Amino acid sequence: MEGVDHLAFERNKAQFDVDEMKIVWAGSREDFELSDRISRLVASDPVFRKDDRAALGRKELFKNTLRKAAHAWKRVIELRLSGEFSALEPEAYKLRAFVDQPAFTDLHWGMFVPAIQGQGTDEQQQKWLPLAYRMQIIGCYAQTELGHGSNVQGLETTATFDPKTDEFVIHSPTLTSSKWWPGGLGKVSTHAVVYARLIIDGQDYGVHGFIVQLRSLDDHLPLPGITIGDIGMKFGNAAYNTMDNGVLTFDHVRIPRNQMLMRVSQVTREGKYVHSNVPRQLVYGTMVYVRQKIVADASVALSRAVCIATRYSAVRRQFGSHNGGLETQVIDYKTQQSRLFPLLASAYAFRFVGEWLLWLYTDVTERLKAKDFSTLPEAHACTAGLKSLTTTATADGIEECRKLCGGHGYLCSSGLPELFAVYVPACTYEGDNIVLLLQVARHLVKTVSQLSTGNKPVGTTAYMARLEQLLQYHSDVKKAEDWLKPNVVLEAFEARAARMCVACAQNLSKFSNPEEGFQELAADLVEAAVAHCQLIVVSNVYALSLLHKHLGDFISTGCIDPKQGSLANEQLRNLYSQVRPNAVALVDAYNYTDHYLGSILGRYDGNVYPKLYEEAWKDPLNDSIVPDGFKEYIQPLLKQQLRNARL
Ligand SMILES: CCCCCCCCCC/C=C\CCCCCCCCCC(=O)SCCNC(=O)CCNC(=O)[C@H](O)C(C)(C)COP(=O)(O)OP(=O)(O)OC[C@H]1O[C@@H](n2cnc3c(N)ncnc32)[C@H](O)[C@@H]1OP(=O)(O)O
Ligand SMILES: Cc1cc2nc3c(=O)[nH]c(=O)nc-3n(C[C@H](O)[C@H](O)[C@H](O)COP(=O)(O)OP(=O)(O)OC[C@H]3O[C@@H](n4cnc5c(N)ncnc54)[C@H](O)[C@@H]3O)c2cc1C
Repeated sequence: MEGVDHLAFERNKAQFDVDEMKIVWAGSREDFELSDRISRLVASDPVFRKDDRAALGRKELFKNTLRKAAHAWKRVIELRLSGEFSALEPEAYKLRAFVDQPAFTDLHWGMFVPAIQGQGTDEQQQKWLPLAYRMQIIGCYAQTELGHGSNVQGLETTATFDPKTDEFVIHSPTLTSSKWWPGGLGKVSTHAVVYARLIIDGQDYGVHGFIVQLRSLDDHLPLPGITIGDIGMKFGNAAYNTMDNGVLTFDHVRIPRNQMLMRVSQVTREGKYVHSNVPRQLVYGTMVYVRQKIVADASVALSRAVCIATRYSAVRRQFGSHNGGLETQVIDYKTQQSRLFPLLASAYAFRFVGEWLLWLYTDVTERLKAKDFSTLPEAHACTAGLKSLTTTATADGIEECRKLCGGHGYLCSSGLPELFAVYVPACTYEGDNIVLLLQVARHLVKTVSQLSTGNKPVGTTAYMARLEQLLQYHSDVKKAEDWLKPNVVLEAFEARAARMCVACAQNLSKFSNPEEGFQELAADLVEAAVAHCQLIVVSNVYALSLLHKHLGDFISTGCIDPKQGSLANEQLRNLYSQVRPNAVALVDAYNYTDHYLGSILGRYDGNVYPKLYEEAWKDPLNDSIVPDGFKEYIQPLLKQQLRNARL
């Protein structure tokens, strides 16, 4: 049977309506129609071709990115995909997503514009946003330095107020203060939001954001006192090398006072520092926004990998042929199912948790407008924790999908190596995942310690209010089907998270210096934070596979006993059998075009082998039958062997 038939057969097995599921995945019928239209539009546009990417050198790749970004912007305008004011609209965002190539525009729209929106005064917004919305200036987010990334308070760039001229002097006092990493900075951005220590009259007021022009709007040369370049090739071939991550130093560069972003705090003409009645953490607001976006995107990256691995696993056959019959589809191996199906479930779970986080983010934004800052710590903990959880699981999941595709998964034409290389920095950028989990742990420990003062925990920590009950809890699961009851699963996860948090809090209390205790117990704290974040995401299959994976936590905290652990495993196997006939249909529901998937193994028609064979011949090495270098390097060897043989 040919691959084409395999997938048609698989599709016929589905026990649910794929078209309905497409709408569930998209969020609504309108969203589905929009995604469908835009993905087809991108797929049919030759400028957005991407199958030649792996063979391009850095310069060609970068120029090709500039071309695509310019074309994308042209299409956004022609098709009126941007709203009245900005391209931060779902339509434009979707176009960017389906173009599927990181570019400076991500940082312009994703961080520069939101930084001004969130931290600029009304006046500053009126001045800068129209220019940014029309892309008459292009901006980036210049926070990280060579010496400090995670420790934002450790940044060294200075912005010293000069009362004589009513200006700030932006300066890089050391090598380690060089801005290092900002995307879009290296070759494109004309402006940046630069994070620097505010110094007034010798006093250090900590890190603040400043709008700084970097390059001339006429000839694109760096302005006086500014040195900029690209930081060099990154992991993977094409992958994130479409982006010009940059290095930047300032030599006493002067900017007007009104270019400090002054929504959170201001510097007056007289050089007085005034802090508004808002938490200073709002300076970190852009990071919260982007972390929420990253969570929403995790399901997209994971679902692409899962779609490729699922379709290919249905096409691929190894072993098990009897009397000359067909061999077994590798998707029928229980080990393949136990590795693949939890990822399939995770992609769906992350899709829904992304929607929930968007709701939470929208809610906190509305509250902030009304000067209600009460949910800010919860929003920070959730965005930080879920960013960490979902990006770690997605990066690991993409790599697992590569392995699930055997040798062919290692070919660039499988789409998986590039997907992994583009995705994996998400575990580091916008906050290193461990550093972010430690932020969640601080929030949890604080919540536990405040219980005794009568503070009622809210939001995702509300379960802690039932601490006594959760500390007494022992699962009453008696048979495998009991694990199908959502409440049974949820309670086990709540009890495990609560017990791990309480254990950390108790151990911390043994240290006279809490900071020292926090450093010493960091590994346990990270695990407690993971348990809490997993609790936010749990759903049936996903929850049970997690429970199985972290069985040690559940047993050692006394939430369940080993027998109940094996029942969970038994139930998991039942669930895999139920998922099996639906697997291909579940990944079809993502509605990805072949262009977007960019994978021969994941082709919709399953026609894998002929296309793999065809693709191999397109490699530049196959342009000639005898390779360049044969005469210089191969022939002499062969002749030498001949001589040796004669000797
Ligand atoms: C052409 C067509 C166009 C089409 C349109 C295209 C549209 C595209 C749109 C794209 C949109 C989005 C995509 C964006 C893609 C971006 C790609 C990513 C690029 C990556 C960018 C970066 O990496 S930027 C740099 C990020 N850096 C970090 O994340 C640094 C990490 N470190 C920190 O966050 C913090 O410093 C720290 C939290 C780790 C340290 O905190 P610490 O406690 O040590 O210090 P503080 O004293 O500062 O904090 C103390 C208290 O503050 C609380 N806190 C900390 N952070 C926050 C926060 N963010 N919000 C709220 N509260 C916070 C902390 O909990 C402490 O609280 P208390 O305990 O109560 O005191
Ligand atoms: C592709 C990419 C794009 C980027 N784009 C931008 C951008 O546009 N703008 C920008 O400003 N920045 C950008 N960055 C920088 C990025 O935000 C930082 O690299 C990131 O925040 C991690 O910080 P770091 O490099 O200082 O890591 P480090 O903090 O040096 O981490 C190194 C190791 O130390 C550990 N560690 C650090 N602190 C602690 C602690 N307190 N406790 C326990 N362990 C700890 C970490 O877990 C990690 O294992 C980008 C980075 C990448 C890779």
